[in-house]
Amino acid sequence: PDEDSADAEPQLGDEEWTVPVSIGTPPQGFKLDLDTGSSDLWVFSTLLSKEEVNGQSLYDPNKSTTAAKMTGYTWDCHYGDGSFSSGYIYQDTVTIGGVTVAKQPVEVAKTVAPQFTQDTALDGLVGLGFWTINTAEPKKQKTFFENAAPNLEKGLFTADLKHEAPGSYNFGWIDENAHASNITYADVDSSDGYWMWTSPGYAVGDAKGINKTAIRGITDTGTTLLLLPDDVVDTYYGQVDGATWAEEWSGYVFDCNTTVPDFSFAVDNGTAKVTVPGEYLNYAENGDGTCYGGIQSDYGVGFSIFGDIAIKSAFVVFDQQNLKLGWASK
Ligand SMILES: N#Cc1c(N)n[nH]c1N1CCCC1
Repeated sequence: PDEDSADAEPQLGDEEWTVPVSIGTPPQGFKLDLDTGSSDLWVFSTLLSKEEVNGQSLYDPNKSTTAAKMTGYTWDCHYGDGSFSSGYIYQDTVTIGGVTVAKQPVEVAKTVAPQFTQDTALDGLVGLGFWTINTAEPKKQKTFFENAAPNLEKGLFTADLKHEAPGSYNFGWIDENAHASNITYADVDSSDGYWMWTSPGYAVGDAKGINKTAIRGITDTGTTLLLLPDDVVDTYYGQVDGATWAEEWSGYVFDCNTTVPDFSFAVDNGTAKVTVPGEYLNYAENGDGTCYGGIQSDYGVGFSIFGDIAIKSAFVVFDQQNLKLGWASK
């Protein structure tokens, strides 16, 4: 049933993907970033000062006949990159990819960080993590997916992001035409509110076996890069000619003409693996002839992050009903 499908438009050179979302009656349209690394659905609103708005679409609850203020409720998000947003909460009808949730808590922004004001590609976020890290007070609120799941065929959603091309998110079903290999599942530990799992190892380039080392991390569509443990990162860049850790870029860089090897991470007991093409791992030009790597250290985060660079290399199943994460090549 392809009506439960949302096209995801890549923004800013595969830095983030947004999908069209309708809120309210009559529907107000927004471009929101589906983010499996957080659990608040928030949107730019008419409550913001004009200095904080730079062309984004503004949700106006007063123009929606189905909006209902959640009196006394507030929300306050702080993200790992230092950005933030906060405000009040209304319940309203939300539709994404043909799936509608009535009375979805919609967090309306009264304050947003400069990073959001400057990001004209995005009108807000749809958190697709677990409700336990939702920031609503006095009571945490469920995500769009947690509210939609009981009415879906399967309690799962899938991400099929693509390199420099539109991708898609599906809710409640698996598009068997969207993946080439079988889907291999890993257990999810949701105790920290994330899609946390453990890869049993990795390989650099066309190496046949895998380096058996546990990589515990979250699968996070809201993070652009692939952030891994220092020993894995050092091993990888040890095979990239001339790669160095550059203070000025706070990360590994290499000459832009360098051939960058693939990186594979194993799923389950290593029977299956996802290969990230070297092309994706030459992430961005620094402007001085060096390029910034798509693999960087997860130092200080507390876990690794399988961000968009990994997710766009696979067909990914976020199975909330069975607490599994499925990976397939495509
Ligand atoms: N930092 C960070 C981050 C993350 N790990 N997932 N989503 C994030 N953001 C969404 C909007 C801004 C940052």
